[in-house]
Amino acid sequence: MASSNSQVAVRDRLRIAIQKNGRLSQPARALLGSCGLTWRESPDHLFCHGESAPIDLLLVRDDDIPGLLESGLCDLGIVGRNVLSEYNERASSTCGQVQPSELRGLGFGGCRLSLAIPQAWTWQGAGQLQGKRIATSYPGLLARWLADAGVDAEVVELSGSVEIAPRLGQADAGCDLVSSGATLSANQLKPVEDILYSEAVLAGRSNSLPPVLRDLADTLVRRLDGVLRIRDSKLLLFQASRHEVDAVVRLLPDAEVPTQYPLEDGETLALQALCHGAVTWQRMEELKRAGARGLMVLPVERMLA
Ligand SMILES: Nc1ncnc2c1ncn2[C@@H]1O[C@H](COP(=O)(O)OP(=O)(O)OP(=O)(O)O)[C@@H](O)[C@H]1O
Ligand SMILES: O=P(O)(O)OC[C@H]1O[C@H](OP(=O)(O)OP(=O)(O)O)[C@H](O)[C@@H]1O
Ligand SMILES: [Mg+2]
Repeated sequence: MASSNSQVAVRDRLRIAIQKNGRLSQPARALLGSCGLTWRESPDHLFCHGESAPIDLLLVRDDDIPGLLESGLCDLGIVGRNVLSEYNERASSTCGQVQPSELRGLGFGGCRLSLAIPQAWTWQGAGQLQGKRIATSYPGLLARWLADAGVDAEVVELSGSVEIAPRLGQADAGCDLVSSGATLSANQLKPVEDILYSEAVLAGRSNSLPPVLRDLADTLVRRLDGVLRIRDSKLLLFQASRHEVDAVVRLLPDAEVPTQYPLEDGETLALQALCHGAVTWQRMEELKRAGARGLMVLPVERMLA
C-alpha cells in the first residue's frame, strides 16, 4: 500500500480499524464501547464518525488492517495476532516502512495456528515433513517455522478451506487455525505442532503518530488498560477481627493489598479488596471459615490507574 504520511499530518481525528463482519467484529465494538466510545451508526457504511470523542471507526476485512496501519491511513486496529504476525513476516522479507506492532493482547478470539497431519500418520517430528507439500493461508509463518526446523517442504498457499487439501490430494499436510479441533477431525487430520498462539490484539505504529493523535491514542489505551484490568475483577467488602485478618488475606493471593478501616469497637476491621480472580461461592465459604464476616462481592464498572 502506498505511503500517505501527508494524510496523517493533516488529520486531527484518530482512526481505529476493526473487522467489518466476522468473529472479531462484535467483541471489538463492545470493547471500544466499554472505553466510552460511541459512533454515529451507519450499518451499511464502512466509516463511523465518532460522537463521544474524535475517534472514528473503519470497518474493513481483517486482512487489510495491518496494511492500513503501515500506510498511516489508520492509527490503531483490532486484529488477530495471526494476521498481524503473518503480515509482518511477509513484510520483513520485502522491507519498507514502520511495521505495525502489537500494543495489547485483548483476551478474545483465542486460537492456535497449528500444523496438522493425516490421522493415519504417526508423528515423528518436523523431519517427517521433508519434501512434503503443506497447505496453508499463512505461508510466511509456516515458512519461518520450517526454516527454523531445518525442513525443506513445499508451501501450498490457499486462501481458505485448508483442511480439505490433504483429502483432495492437493497437499500432504495442512497448517491452519484451530480452536475446538472439530474442523481438523472432520477432515481426518490431527494437530501435531502449534506454530503460534493467537488472540485479538490492539495493533498500531508505536511512536509514529503526530502529537494530537498520539494523545488520543494514549487516552484510549489507558482506558483500555482499565477495562482489561477489571474485566474479571470484583470488589470484595467484608469485616474481620484484627487477629483473623492475616488468615483471610492469605486466601486472597489474586487480590490487591486490601484497604482497612478500624471500626469503633477497636477490635474489628472493615476491609475492601480488589480481587482479580473468580470469587466463587466455595471461595466465599472458605473466607468465612477463616474469619471474614458480612462478605459482599461487587462488580467493578470502571477503573483509571
Ligand atoms: N475457530 C476460531 N476460533 C477462535 N478464533 C478464531 C477462529 N478462527 C479464527 N479466529 C480468529 O478470528 C479472526 C477472524 O476470523 P474470521 O473467520 O472472522 O476471519 P475472515 O474470514 O478472514 O474475515 P474477513 O472477512 O474479515 O477477512 C481470525 O483471524 C483469528 O484471529
Ligand atoms: O477448531 P475449530 O473450532 O473447528 O475452528 C477452526 C476453523 O475455524 C476457522 O474457520 P472458520 O469457521 O472461521 O471458516 P473460514 O476459515 O472459512 O472463515 C479456521 O480457519 C478453521 O477452519
Ligand atoms: Mg480475513
